[in-house]
Amino acid sequence: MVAEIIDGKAFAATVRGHVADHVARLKEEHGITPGLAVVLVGEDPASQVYVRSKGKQTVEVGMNSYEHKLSADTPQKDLLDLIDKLNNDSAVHGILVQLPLPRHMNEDLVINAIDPAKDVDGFHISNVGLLGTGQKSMVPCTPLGCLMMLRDHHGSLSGKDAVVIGRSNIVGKPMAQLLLGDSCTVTIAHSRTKDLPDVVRRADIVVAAVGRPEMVQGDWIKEGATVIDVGINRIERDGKNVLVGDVHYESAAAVAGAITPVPGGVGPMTIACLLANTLTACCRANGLPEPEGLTA
Ligand SMILES: Nc1nc(=O)c2c([nH]1)NC[C@@H]1CN(c3ccc(C(=O)N[C@@H](CCC(=O)O)C(=O)O)cc3)C=[N+]21
Repeated sequence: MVAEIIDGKAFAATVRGHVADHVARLKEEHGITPGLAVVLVGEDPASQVYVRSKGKQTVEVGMNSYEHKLSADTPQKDLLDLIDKLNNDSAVHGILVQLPLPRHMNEDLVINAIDPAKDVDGFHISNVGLLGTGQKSMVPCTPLGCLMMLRDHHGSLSGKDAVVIGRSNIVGKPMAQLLLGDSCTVTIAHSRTKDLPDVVRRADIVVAAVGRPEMVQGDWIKEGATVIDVGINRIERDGKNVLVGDVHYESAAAVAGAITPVPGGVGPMTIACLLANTLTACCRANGLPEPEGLTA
């Protein structure tokens, strides 16, 4: 079997197109322009690249982008004051504080200072609780993007065996909740799981989010399974810097039914879902109907 490649880059462009259409209508019919504020603390070069890319795509879909760059030694109090200002700014519908934060800051405290209605990352404890109980919430962008690709590929996910490898609050846990919400039988595997290859071999759907380059091997994959690779690992190969996922792509693509590449898979969908969440937050804030197909 040669796997179908799930083209996240193309899918993300389609999602951004839907977002742009809806944004244009909001402007025309209601005079509202959604706004996204992105806060970056410190000068991490990779983070700067992501933030620039987010800002560019935000403007491309017709939204307002507000970037706030703070130096690495900014007191936590100053960041909390900025968040408070953004919470009370009616032009800002979404707030994203780029993670990780410098070590002198308490990430949980900072994230939970964001108005849950503007928490487009879906990391606030209120949104985590709402998702876990099946209530309307803001859903974390990476798992939402994975869910959109899976629904697009399979139609219904009902009854499928899904194995999520990784138990982070950002990807693994919310991914498991979303799959459960779509009636999958869900297993969350992690670094202490016994016989991980055997657990993965049961899966119709594998979501790899462990942060270990090429850990998931082709002979762990059931024939015809769908493989979603969340990993983005920069490694050196033959003297060159290359980007690889958490899945050994070549061997997995030889047995899987469908697979997402890295780059060009989950990554672009994450940013598209950030824009979708900002639009959703804007519609909710104004009591307007939400876009269809862009939420969980
Ligand atoms: N509060 C917060 N929310 C985030 O969503 C968040 C964050 N902090 N901190 C950093 C990570 C990282 N992240 C990525 C988004 C898109 C790509 C992406 O589009 N990647 C491209 C290519 C990347 C490349 O070439 O370097 C791809 O996979 O095809 C990658 C990584 C969001 N993050």
